[in-house]
Amino acid sequence: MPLPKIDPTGTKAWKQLREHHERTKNQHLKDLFLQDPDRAGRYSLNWEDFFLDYSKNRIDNRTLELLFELAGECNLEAAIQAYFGGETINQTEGRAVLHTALRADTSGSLSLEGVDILEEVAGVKKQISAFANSIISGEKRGFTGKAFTDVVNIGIGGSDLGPVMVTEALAYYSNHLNLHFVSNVDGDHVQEVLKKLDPETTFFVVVSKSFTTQETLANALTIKEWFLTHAAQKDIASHFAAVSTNLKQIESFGISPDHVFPMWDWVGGRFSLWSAVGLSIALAIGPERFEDLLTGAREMDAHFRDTPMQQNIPVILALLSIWYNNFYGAETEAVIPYTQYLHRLPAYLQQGIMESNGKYVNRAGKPVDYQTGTIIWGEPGTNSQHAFFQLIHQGTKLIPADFIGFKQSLHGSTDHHEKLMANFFAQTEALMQGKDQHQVRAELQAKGLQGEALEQLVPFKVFEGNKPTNTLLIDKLTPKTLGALVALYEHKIFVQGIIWNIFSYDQWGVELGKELAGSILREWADSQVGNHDSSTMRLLQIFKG
Ligand SMILES: O=P(O)(O)OC[C@H]1O[C@](O)(CO)[C@@H](O)[C@@H]1O
Repeated sequence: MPLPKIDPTGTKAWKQLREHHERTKNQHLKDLFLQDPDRAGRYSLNWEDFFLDYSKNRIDNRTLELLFELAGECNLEAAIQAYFGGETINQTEGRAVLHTALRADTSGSLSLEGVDILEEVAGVKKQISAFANSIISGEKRGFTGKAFTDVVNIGIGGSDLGPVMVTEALAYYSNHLNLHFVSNVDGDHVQEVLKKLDPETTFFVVVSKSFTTQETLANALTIKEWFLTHAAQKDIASHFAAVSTNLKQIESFGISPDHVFPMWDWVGGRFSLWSAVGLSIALAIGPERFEDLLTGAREMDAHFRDTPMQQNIPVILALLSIWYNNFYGAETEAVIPYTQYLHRLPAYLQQGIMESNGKYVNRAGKPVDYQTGTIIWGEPGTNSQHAFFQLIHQGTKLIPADFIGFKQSLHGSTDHHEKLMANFFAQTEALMQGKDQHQVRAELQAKGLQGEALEQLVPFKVFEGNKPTNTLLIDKLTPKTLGALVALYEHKIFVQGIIWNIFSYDQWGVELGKELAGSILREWADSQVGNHDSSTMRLLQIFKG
């Protein structure tokens, strides 16, 4: 069954949300907290190791009621069934969207075009596990008989961002293997990585769903050439593996068939870290912990699929984001993890969220007249506090933010962790409360200032507050909680795409630039001058001299 084509702005709930926004937009969160002593209890949820506090949002019971009605009118529940059931919800590419199957309990079955895909998933998981163990244990060795010490993941976009984000996030759990990532076609990237490597003890994993991506093929060839200056052609078999849906292309690269890991077209690149695309993750943390990552995601899948909207974390976060994006006109959202380990999470989510929901055409093929995909950005706290928090606190833009923190520190350092978490709690409190002119005056007077000197300073020191945040407080950063966290955002993307009436699982918008880069390269190869606009023409002339 195709996804419904419901214009969200035509729903009853949308109209009511507009009116409700008009009525409530000037309310201050500080007052909402004063009026309702139970606000924090009312707008928070406990699920497994997660505690979500969404009380510091500019909402009341009616806002939530209407947002849930909006989801209902957009047939969210039926869409969730279609998503998990393997319906062709990626309609423009004629594919199902089944990253959830990659972490499903494989003792069951899920048939797609007559094939039990869970059986296939289980087979590839076994292959990943055996391969990772043989490299980690030193059973598989390099061409001179030495055990591997380094692994290089060669891929870009979804074939890089997930593995790099997770291996960084779970560095605490990693083994002796040093992980490296080469993604950019900029030769400086690959050359800087190669400088650190010993060909005798380095294993390379080429990851590309299509195996046609310019960047990945260029980097893989450069690395192969470098490798062959130290080793023989036959040694490629013991130093390279590949992950792809395009098995033919891999053969021509010279990779040994038992080092080829399949993936499937029902897994989108940006949702693929759970598949063999996560091979470098399994190598870095071992297959058991990779399995824990999948378990966390599976538990979040079950929560999302089976929990009523009112207690459903991904649904609530998605609806709150729609509230700010479509009614308050907020254009961006910040994601601020309070752990250095998650420093690549915002970059990872940028692809997940912006490549999925950056669409201006609805499911009926018509331009939308409302905002879709939010712009995502962020950096870990506390570094971000000393960088861009000024603008969130006192700038002119409304920037809703997700604060992600952990109760326990992995290194058991209470001193650092308490300092970190004091900042974590203080920031959301400050963003919500602000500081009014009376408080500012009192503070300045206490410092001995008075008269004009005091009054001149007051406006600069006032914080309006009323800045919305979600707080996700998780027990501990583990493979399992990370898996659940990533799956949470995947489902948030899904819910928003359904309500915005767009297709979240294609990415046609990245093609034009690729095509034009290809034309320019062909023109250069043929020493021809192409047909470009005058600006591009001049730039090309300056570049070529
Ligand atoms: O895995 P591949 O096929 O090399 O693609 C890499 C990336 O390129 C894109 O197709 C577009 O940038 C992403 O969706 C994908 O993750």
